[in-house]
Amino acid sequence: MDKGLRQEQEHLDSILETITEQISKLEGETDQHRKEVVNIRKNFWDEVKVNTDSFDDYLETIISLRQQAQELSVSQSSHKQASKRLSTLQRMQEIPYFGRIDFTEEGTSEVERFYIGVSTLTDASGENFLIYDWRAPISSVYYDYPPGPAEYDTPGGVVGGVLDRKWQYIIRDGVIESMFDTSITIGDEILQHVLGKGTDKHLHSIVSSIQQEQNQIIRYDKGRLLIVQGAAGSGKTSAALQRIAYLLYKYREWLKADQIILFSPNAMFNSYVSRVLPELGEENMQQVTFQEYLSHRLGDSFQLEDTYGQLEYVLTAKDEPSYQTRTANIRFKASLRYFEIIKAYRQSLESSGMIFKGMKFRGKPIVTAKQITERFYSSNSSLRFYNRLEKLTEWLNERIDETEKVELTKPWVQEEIELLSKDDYQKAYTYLQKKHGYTEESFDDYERESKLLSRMLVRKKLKPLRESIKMLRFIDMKGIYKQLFANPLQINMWIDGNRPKKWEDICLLTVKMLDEGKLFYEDATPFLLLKELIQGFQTNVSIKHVLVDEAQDYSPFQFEFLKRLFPSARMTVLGDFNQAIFAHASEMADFHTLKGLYGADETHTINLTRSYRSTKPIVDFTRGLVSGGEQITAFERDGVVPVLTQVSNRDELHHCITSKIAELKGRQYNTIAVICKSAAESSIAYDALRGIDEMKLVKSGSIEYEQGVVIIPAYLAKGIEFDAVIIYDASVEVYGNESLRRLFYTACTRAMHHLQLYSIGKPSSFLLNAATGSFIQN
Ligand SMILES: Nc1ncnc2c1ncn2[C@@H]1O[C@H](COP(=O)(O)OP(=O)(O)OP(=O)(O)O)[C@@H](O)[C@H]1O
Repeated sequence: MDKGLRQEQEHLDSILETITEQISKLEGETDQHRKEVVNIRKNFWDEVKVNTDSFDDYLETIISLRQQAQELSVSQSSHKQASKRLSTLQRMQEIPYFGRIDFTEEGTSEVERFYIGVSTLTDASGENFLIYDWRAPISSVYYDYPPGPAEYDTPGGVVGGVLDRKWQYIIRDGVIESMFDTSITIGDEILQHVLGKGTDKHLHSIVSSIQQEQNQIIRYDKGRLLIVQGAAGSGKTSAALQRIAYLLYKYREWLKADQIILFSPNAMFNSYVSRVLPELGEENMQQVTFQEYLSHRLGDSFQLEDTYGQLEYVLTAKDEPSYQTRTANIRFKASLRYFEIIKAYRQSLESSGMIFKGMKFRGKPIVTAKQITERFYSSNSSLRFYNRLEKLTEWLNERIDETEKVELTKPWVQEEIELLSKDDYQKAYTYLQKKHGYTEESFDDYERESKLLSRMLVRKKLKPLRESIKMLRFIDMKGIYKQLFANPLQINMWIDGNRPKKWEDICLLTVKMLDEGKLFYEDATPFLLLKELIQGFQTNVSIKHVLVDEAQDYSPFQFEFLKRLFPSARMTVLGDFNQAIFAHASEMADFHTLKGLYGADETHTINLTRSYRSTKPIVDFTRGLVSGGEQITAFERDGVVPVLTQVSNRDELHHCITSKIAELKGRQYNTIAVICKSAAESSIAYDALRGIDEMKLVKSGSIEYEQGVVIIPAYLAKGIEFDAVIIYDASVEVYGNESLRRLFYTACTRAMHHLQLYSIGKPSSFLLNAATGSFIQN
């Protein structure tokens, strides 16, 4: 061992000693806090004197209860904090730090060493920093600069100086395996080391090898909207998760993990990324798919098509007569133009067009739809729309009051009272006793008893009606949305210029679906928007940051909706239009429509062009498949050149895939995916390849990212990666249409180390665009 390395090992040993000391101290403290919590819980009621005889006693009881509760909460939070720190220190025992900078601050002549790790470590006095958290201001120098002049932001202003040297360490089990003096770009050795490894069930943190352009995403802290447009495998998801950890560190006083929400493509992706934040000592943010949100809001009212249902249709139903209408429907209803139409339509409802449902009680009308409409439109039109609705609900509640009075004396009430079982009767008595303080004697008074029971019974029967008034269910939302399509000419009121393509057919199709109680995916957000504009927007102000991954799959319409839904949030949007596989996005090339969301001054865009996931030969091949691909660069990692094998029939294909998988398994790859165009093709492949050991079929409902061999439709493989990818059938027969280019690209870019394509007969013409020599054909 050379002298430098020995000295570094000695330094590491002393750091490890400090960590061990702090761990044993904290173990004692955590244990102490735990005992305190258990003790307070156990003796909680012994410490509280419950006495409610007089007001003063009552007050005293409340105060002592509060004190006890407060004590419990303080102990619980101390316990939580100590345990959190303890687990961070335990993680640091494995790798205390991964980098070091030797920095001379302007105005001083002393070179200071800063070690950088996943968390801060100080000596016993708490005053001297032994390790700096990777998110600390000084640490940005590590990620942002080669040796030379450098500066970093602090709350007190910019600090300048000279970065003398920069070091990277690979540490395992308390031993420095290697250390590198990096010069121009950081991370190459560590990156090689990290990327060369195989995948496992989860994405991991990239803290030790964050690249400069990724660091900008992580630390961006200005306008309301950050757009990240990045090539496949350029680290968008990784940077997004590191960014969350950064925000949680920087704003730890007031930002909690549950105030951050990540919109992800599917449930499987949620499990795939679930480890990154805990690895960094932070709690996971909230995670949701847009589909889950829609189902939560609309699932009770409609049979809701899901996003993959829509996509599967687009991929497989080309021969159906209504295919063109459907794709036109998808495109139009994703547009900002339609967003504006919905807003204008809602505006027009101020003067006419609202549809209501009448109310009946015991089969007889209390108030008809026509009466409600008349009442609504006779209210003061200068009031805000929602206030007019409020007035209407007051009026409807008065109608229920009247009905209650009238019904009380009706014979059906007495008949039902007589039929009350002993149990019901007892329940009614207990209820009335509680409510009105009746005693057994007073309840015996027959007349009073009968009156009270009648009122109770009638009120109970009218409760559902009052409930539905409260929930504004008397507004016929489905009818109002449908009305928009009832007369194709009506749209002229709200548009300037041409009507949307195939508009008459779109109208017919939408009405038909609504009549069947179904809602297309592309109609779900517009329907919800209209509903919210009428009934009042249900916003979520507690969310302070929204991140949208795979953002190319969201329509401009959906972004407008998200902005309204989270009015207090900043937004980070990450995507790649080369992977835009949904029909609505097929004509878009970038996020320019998003610039209007918060305005240019509040929007910043960062482009990532370097791809880290795949080996250089794979990137050299995939970049040729899409336009603009020449801008994508590969991280220099060697590997085998992709191979295209042409077979003559399906039997031969399955035979080849089976032996290929056996070969790949022999190379110790953890994850091997056979990627198909659609769910339909996946299930054909699965049936034919069933003989392969422990092979799994991934469906849209799958929630775990599976290791081993999987068969998966390309759209579900989005955002995730595999050691080896087999493209099931890259023939012109399957990928013949230009609209599938991006899907094909998405599938191929999932491969980290190995890419094999098969084609039954002539291969897709997309392959003609790949650079000569970037793949081997056999
Ligand atoms: N700086 C880095 N250090 C180490 N690994 C990195 C780095 N950046 C990216 N990676 C790795 O590259 C792979 C791709 O990253 P990620 O999934 O974040 O990319 P992406 O841009 O979201 O990809 P896609 O759009 O194709 O889903 C992951 O394995 C990730 O760990």
